[in-house]
Formats: sequence, C-alpha cells, structure tokens
Amino acid sequence: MTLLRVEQVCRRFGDHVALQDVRFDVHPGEIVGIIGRSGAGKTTLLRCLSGLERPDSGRIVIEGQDITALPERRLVEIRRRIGLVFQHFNLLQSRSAAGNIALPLEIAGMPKSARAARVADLIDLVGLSGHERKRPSQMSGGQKQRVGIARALAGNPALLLCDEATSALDPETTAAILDLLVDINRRLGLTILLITHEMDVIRRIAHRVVVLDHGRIVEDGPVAALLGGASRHAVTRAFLSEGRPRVPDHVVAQLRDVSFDDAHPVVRATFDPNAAPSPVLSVLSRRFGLDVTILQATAGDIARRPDAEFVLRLSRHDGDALDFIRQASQSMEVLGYVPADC
Ligand SMILES: Nc1ncnc2c1ncn2[C@@H]1O[C@H](COP(=O)(O)OP(=O)(O)OP(=O)(O)O)[C@@H](O)[C@H]1O
Repeated sequence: MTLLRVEQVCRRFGDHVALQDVRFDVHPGEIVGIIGRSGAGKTTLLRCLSGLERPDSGRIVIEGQDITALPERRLVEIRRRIGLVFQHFNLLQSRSAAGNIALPLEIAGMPKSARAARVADLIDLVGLSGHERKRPSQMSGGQKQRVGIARALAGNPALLLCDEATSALDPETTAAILDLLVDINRRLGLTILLITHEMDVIRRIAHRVVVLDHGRIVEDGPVAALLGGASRHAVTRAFLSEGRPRVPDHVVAQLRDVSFDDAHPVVRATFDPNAAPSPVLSVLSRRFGLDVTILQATAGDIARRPDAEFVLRLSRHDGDALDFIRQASQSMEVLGYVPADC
C-alpha cells in the first residue's frame, strides 16, 4: 500500500523550472528523507505536498485522494491528515506550550475537556511535562521544536512533513529531536517525510533517501544501500562524503586515479560490527603479505545500525586482496593510488 504517491510533478516559475517530472512513493511507517542543495526545489515540493501550492502538472495522491484535483474547500480536510513541522517552529508567542499545541484542536472544534486530555497526552509524548505553561520566549530551541512536533501531531496526521526541522538547532539538540522523531515513528507507526540539506539527518534516521537536484530526482533508494556505495550521482556522492573519515590532505594531494609502478592503493571500507567478526587486517598481512596502514577511521550510525569505516593504505596492488576486503566489508571502494613514500 502507498500512503503518498507523487506522479510526474512539474512546477515552473516563469521560465524557471523548479520541479521537473518528480515521482516517488512513500509507504506507511517509512521515514523518507528528501535532500538537495539550496535551490534544488525542496521547499517547492513541500509546498505542493502540503497543498499550499498546486503543481502545473502531475498528481499528488495522499491516502488515495488526488490533492491536485481537489477544490480549496476539500483541501482543508486533506491538510488535516498532514502534520507540518517548521525550521523556525512558527509558534504563537502569546500562547503557552499547551496553548500552541491546543490551537489546531480548537480550530477543529474539539470540546474543551477532550482537548485538555489530548494536549496532556501530546505533552507527555514529546517529553515536555513540567513545561506546559511556558511561553516560547521562556523555552529553548529544542523545547520549542518539541511543541512544534506535538502541535503537528495533534490532529492524528497520516503523514508528518518536516521542513529542515533541526537546521536551527545545535548538534546535541538535533540528536535529541531526531531521537524523538524515531520514537514517534516506532510508537505510532507514523510516516515521516523529512526535507533537509544535511546528510547527517538522513544518515541518522531515514530508511530511504530521495536526492533532488535542479528540480529533478537523481537518486531514490534505501539509505543503507546508498551509504554502502550504491549511489551513482555526483550530487549524492558529494552529500555522502560529508561527515565521513577525511582522507588526510597529504594523501589527497598525491592520489592518482590509475595504478602505476610501486603504487599503494588507498581503500575506503565500511564494516558492520554486528556481522560475524573477521580478522581482516591480519589476513591481509598473513595471506597476502601486505602491510596495511590505517589512515583514518570513524565509528558511526547508519539508520540506527552501527558501522565502522576505515581509510586504509595497502603496501602494493593485489587484486585478490582487494576482493577479500570487498567480501569482508559492507562496502568498499578504491579511492586511488599513492606512491610508496606518501
Ligand atoms: N515563488 C517563486 N517565484 C519564483 N521563483 C521561485 C519561487 N519559489 C521558488 N523559486 C525558485 O525555484 C527554485 C527552487 O526553489 P526552492 O525554494 O524550492 O529550493 P530549495 O531546495 O528549498 O532551496 P533552499 O534550501 O535554499 O530553501 C529556486 O531556483 C527558486 O529561486
């Protein structure tokens, strides 16, 4: 079953094409990240998905309803099925945390007692107990975003659309808000679509990533597969290289694409610590007679699965040894070759 289907969506502003033939599906319970550089069309897509803007052509089908064909009056009902979380929270300064969360319920005409109970549940869900009476000016960025998320969840949406929801937050608060989104996804089975320009956000919580570039989708696939080296597009590779172990500058300066006499291959390999352990480095040394230098290493978290990534320099080119690393690792790529004295 598909919760959201985007079919051949196009949107132009004068001569400028902001979205071109955009198509993807989102299934119930998925966390999908849409990533793109500035001007890629993310905001335009989000505005189309939330019914704030109509595409020039194509269809956007939410729970079987084509929202591009609906009159404004019916669109209001569909918008209730979508919760929106904003980068700058968009809270009413004159209202408390509880008052902000209650607002969509008031607008929907929910009776006062039911409203109070629902708000109390939401405050609890987003971890804001004890802060319900605070005004936005008395809250931290993370607390304000928790209010924003609770308000978006108030109407029991089928889909949560997050527009750069953590871009205004520091790294620690970002991690806490992303943890909250994962928790909500797991506990409520809620489908989440994140719009971001930060690969780290995708890496941490998304199941699938859609890469948008110049208004077109250039990649759509499981996060683990793309991080594992399945990506083909330069824009995706540029995003993926963010936050990965940096190849030392003196190595980059001497890195060549093709092998040469006495060349030392430089290899990037990712290992899953949950997989059966394998003494990779000592096998390379004993079986293949290679010296292995660790140039960089990092331990991370890909879509909640631990991983470890290394940049290694081998003492000589050996096709069988490279095949061995490929088989022993989750993903492996030869970055290039450096001279012996590098
Ligand atoms: N109302 C508009 N009128 C004219 N051009 C627009 C309008 N809205 C967006 N655009 C253009 O469409 C393109 C996509 O813009 P959009 O805001 O969707 O990109 P974005 O990926 O969200 O960028 P950012 O990350 O910088 O917010 C840009 O070139 C932008 O200048």
